[in-house]
Amino acid sequence: MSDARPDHAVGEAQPDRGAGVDWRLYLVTDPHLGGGRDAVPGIAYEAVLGGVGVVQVRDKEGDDDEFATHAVAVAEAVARACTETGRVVPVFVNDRLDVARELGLHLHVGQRDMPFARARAAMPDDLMVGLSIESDPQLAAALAGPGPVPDVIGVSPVWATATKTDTAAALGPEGADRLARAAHAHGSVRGGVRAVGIGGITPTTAAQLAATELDGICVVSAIMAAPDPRAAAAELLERWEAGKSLPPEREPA
Ligand SMILES: Cc1ncc(COP(=O)(O)OP(=O)(O)O)c(N)n1
Ligand SMILES: Cc1ncsc1CCOP(=O)(O)O
Ligand SMILES: [Mg+2]
Repeated sequence: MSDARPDHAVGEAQPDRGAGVDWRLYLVTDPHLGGGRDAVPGIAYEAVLGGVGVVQVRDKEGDDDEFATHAVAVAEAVARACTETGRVVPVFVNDRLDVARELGLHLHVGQRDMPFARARAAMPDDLMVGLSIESDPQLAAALAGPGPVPDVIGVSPVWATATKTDTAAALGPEGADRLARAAHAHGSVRGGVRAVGIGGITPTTAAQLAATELDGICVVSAIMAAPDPRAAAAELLERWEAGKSLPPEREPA
């Protein structure tokens, strides 16, 4: 599983919105695992200080107004952490297109939420739209064109997880690697379509994914349920980086 990236200089037709984003560690929030909605902004703040480079606000309950109030609080906490660290951390909204548009945040949708083309067409051109991908045919369809492609795919799930049980079958590291390679090889975005893995990722399993072509790991419980979210984020990133520096086919002891 090499790091080689294709050269996309020829044929690109879509802005490379994911350029400059640190995709290595992506946090998806969950009010239940975090101890309630009010606790989530503080966890997101700590997580960014620990090294999280992307945050998605996910809350399956409440109406759009409640969600929007919550998303603003999380985005403000992320902005505070960015001011303190000098980093730029994009914030995505899970599922809710109207809230993403209203707040000017990025959007992540799944296969059963709405057609990707509809989401992309409704979002401002400068904002990213991510899409969950659970299989090779889903990815082929997402990249088939002629329309825009996702800025990032959530390769889902890598492993089965108690956090979300209504998922497709687990892809495993090999399936995640295959999908990430296909996404990167897509020629209509200069850097290729970014790919993060989600589902069952812990400090122990993170290193296994470092050998894949994924751009990063995406977690819910490993940070939201951690007693110290900043330390949890730092450990995940450290394990990911440690896995990257190993020769192929080896994992840390
Ligand atoms: C980055 C990322 N990848 C996958 C998902 C899962 O999206 P979806 O399948 O729509 O499930 P819900 O999260 O909406 O329950 C994600 N949220 N983020
Ligand atoms: C939102 C989502 N989509 C696929 S798996 C998942 C949950 C991942 O949670 P965890 O990181 O706790 O396994
Ligand atoms: Mg969804």
